[in-house]
Amino acid sequence: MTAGHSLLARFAALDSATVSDALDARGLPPGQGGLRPMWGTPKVTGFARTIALEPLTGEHGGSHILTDAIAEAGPEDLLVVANGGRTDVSSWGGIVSVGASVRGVRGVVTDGACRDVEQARELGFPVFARARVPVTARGRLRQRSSGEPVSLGGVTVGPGDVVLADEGGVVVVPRERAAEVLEAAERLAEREAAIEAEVRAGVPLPDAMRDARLAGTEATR
Ligand SMILES: O=C([O-])CC(=O)C(=O)O
Ligand SMILES: [Mg+2]
Repeated sequence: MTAGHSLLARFAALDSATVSDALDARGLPPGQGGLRPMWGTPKVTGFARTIALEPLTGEHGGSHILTDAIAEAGPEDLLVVANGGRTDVSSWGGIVSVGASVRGVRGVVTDGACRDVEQARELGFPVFARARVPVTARGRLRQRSSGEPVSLGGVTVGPGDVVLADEGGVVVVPRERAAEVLEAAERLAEREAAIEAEVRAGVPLPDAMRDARLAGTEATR
């Protein structure tokens, strides 16, 4: 297992809420909602491979958007597509799901809409998006950049940043802070597990769930 794989596996044992709390405690942008799994309840972690889209003006006859980035992507990657939150046109589809699956890519988070959800579901390929829409990107969108920092709902995602997406939302952890945020999130998860165990054992909720023990307080940093 590579160091990257084991880092991602440790993040995968957590969830977006706990990692969001660890980001909050460091003054980093917390997680965000509104980006939902388009089928099922997958949880996915990966290193961001970024692509930015923009409206197409004029003619475009080349390769489909996203395809060059997907062709270079691999099994530790999670694609992050920036399309400014647009939901009137698809920024992800079924053939690109096939292409990404073939490369072993872990999934995609798109700040926009997707189509061909059935194909993604049949492939077991996780797609997180803001909406579903049947309208093709062809003739409507073009690729502005690949491998550059992008905005995901106003949060900057750089290539190689750690992204965790689950049914609760999406968190982005800057690569250079990943080890520190991971350790803090693991401590928070342990704390919460201890509180839950007390509640199950009959400790009254107001006693078990005190400020000093929860995220957002000095004790948890
Ligand atoms: O035309 C599009 O927007 C892309 C598409 O459906 C696919 O990848 O299958
Ligand atoms: Mg299609």
